[in-house]
Amino acid sequence: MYDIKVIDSFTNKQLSRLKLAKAYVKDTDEPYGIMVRSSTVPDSLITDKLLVISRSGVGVNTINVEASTEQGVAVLNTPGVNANAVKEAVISTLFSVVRPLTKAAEMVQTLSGEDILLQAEARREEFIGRELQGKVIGVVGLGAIGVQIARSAYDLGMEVLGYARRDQGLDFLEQVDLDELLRQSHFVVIALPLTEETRGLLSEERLRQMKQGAYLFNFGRGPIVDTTGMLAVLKEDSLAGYYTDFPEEAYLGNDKVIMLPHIGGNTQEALEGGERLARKALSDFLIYGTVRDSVNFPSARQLFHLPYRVTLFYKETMDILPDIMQIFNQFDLRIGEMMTNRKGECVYVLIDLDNDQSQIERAIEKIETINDIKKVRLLKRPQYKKRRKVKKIIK
Ligand SMILES: NC(=O)c1ccc[n+]([C@@H]2O[C@H](COP(=O)([O-])OP(=O)(O)OC[C@H]3O[C@@H](n4cnc5c(N)ncnc54)[C@H](O)[C@@H]3O)[C@@H](O)[C@H]2O)c1
Ligand SMILES: O=C(O)[C@H](O)COP(=O)(O)O
Repeated sequence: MYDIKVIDSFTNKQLSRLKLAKAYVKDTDEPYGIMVRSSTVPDSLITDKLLVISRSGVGVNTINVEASTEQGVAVLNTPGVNANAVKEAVISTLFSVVRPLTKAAEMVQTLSGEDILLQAEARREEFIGRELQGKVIGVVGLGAIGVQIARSAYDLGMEVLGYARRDQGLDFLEQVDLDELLRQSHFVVIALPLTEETRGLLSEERLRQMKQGAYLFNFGRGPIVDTTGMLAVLKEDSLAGYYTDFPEEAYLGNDKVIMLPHIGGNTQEALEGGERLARKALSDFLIYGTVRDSVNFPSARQLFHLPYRVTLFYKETMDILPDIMQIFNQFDLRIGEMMTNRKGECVYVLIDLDNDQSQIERAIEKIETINDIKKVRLLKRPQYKKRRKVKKIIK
């Protein structure tokens, strides 16, 4: 049985399905698993006992991934699940800055009389907008969200520039370096994760390179844009506005800054999808040891035919697989199926066996003494009840 700590709210529908993995919600300081959205996971929960943290959503800047890796804890997320929601939010904010439709509608409500159409038309020049078609948009970060924004912008007739660390081979945009993107774009959209590399990436110096009258949209994370630098640049009237999904006190009252309450991915569809995928990812990891999307574990999948599965996670400072194999031989364990995958210096191995359980457990005790080994688990193939055949009664 696995105790699961649930941070943030998840629907009962998903939480009740955890029981398929023999996992149950419990308010404990030493859980085996954690389900979370974007709240911070306290470091104190990342203990030797913890096996997995499953994040419904993408950004993992609120989880200590380094400490998790050191403890052999898999940090899973659900990339792509809210990409469409963020794309739609970005496209609607783009329209909102070029077309004053809401303000125009509010003006109409102030009118009265039979000739309301004439009165309204007489004020049309107050609400002349601009078109997105033909303008240059620069998308910073070409992951699930960035690519969707870029494609939609292209379909709207915009000229699309993109910035990524590697060539993405996308035919609907031109990949350029960040400085060129900032110099050429009328609209810049940030779709990056917050990492040590991206923190403050949009520094004052970079913001000063942006086109006169351009807009910046930040749907990645607040600290990617340097706040002091942004305030200085806005004061000088070079930027037309800053649209951010991450409110900061320093921007309150600044009429060039529009702040949303972190709702880029806040649609019913994205939230339901994220919860379902996060619950499923956690269950699959507990039952089968399999991994689909993780920021520290490599992906791993293997059909579970044999009675037992040993999962091994280690940070490879030297090749320890021969030592592991030697221990398997020493205990006369016959490997039926095996897969190894790596992410950076982290290696994850699934080994399926048909041996005596106590023999496998003794081998595991020995494997655990190897220096680089972070986590070893022994899983039993789940036994599913056979469905009873329903006899058709033919009258
Ligand atoms: N506002 C919201 O509600 C909302 C919703 C979803 C995601 N987000 C944020 O957007 C981020 C991206 O989401 P996604 O679904 O596109 O994730 P993703 O993992 O699919 O894409 C992230 C992309 O950023 C790139 N990247 C990382 N560091 C980079 C760097 N230094 N320079 C250039 N590129 C870099 C990666 O290579 C990847 O292509 C999330 O991490 C999260 O912070 C915000
Ligand atoms: O990183 C993400 O997926 C988004 O920022 C959404 O975060 P949320 O789970 O708090 O909505």
